[in-house]
Amino acid sequence: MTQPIFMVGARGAGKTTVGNALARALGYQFTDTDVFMQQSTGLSVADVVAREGWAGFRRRETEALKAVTAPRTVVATGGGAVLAAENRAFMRGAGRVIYLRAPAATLAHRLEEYPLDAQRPTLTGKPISEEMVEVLAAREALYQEVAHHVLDATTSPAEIVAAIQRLLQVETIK
Ligand SMILES: Nc1ncnc2c1ncn2[C@@H]1O[C@H](COP(=O)(O)OP(=O)(O)OP(=O)(O)O)[C@@H](O)[C@H]1O
Ligand SMILES: O=C(O)C1=C[C@@H](O)[C@@H](O)[C@H](O)C1
Ligand SMILES: [Mg+2]
Repeated sequence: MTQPIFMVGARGAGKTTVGNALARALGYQFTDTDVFMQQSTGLSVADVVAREGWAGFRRRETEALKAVTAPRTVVATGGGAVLAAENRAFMRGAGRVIYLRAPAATLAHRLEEYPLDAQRPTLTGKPISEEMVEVLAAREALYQEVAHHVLDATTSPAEIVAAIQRLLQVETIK
């Protein structure tokens, strides 16, 4: 298999952490749309949102997603990349899509431990635990719709990587 692998899920699900480890395990390149955008604009997510609003950020995210997509590459997407139908169709058409799924309380706990404010400006203005409940309610169906595989993201990164490798291996045997 040489198709790109897209990691989707909410903030704190581990798209960057697990995506990176998966790329190493597969001998693939690793890329992250948030990091790509930051490097190509010289601006943090918070800066882009302050200047251009979330609509401007989402337009740039779609461009970043297309720019980084290549064979033998694991792409960590931003948590909201699934909001655009264009992005969902693109990911499903271009490769395999993995949804890292975790309850709102787990996500909130991780984000409180490791806030990374410049990358994660508030989405709702609400406290983080409420925000994650709201975000998952709005997006769960979209994550499920775009995913080829849904993984429990509450186990260790190494266990998640092994589970993804098993699923991808089964696909190639089929
Ligand atoms: N499976 C896991 N078990 C425990 N902690 C984890 C796991 N996956 C990620 N983390 C931790 O949660 C935090 C967020 O992880 P990460 O940055 O990979 O999430 P993300 O999905 O890329 O978020 P974002 O959408 O904001 O980019 C980090 O501190 C990371 O170490
Ligand atoms: O869940 C979201 O909407 C976001 C998640 C992050 O990865 C960044 O892409 C940005 O902070 C938006
Ligand atoms: Mg990330």
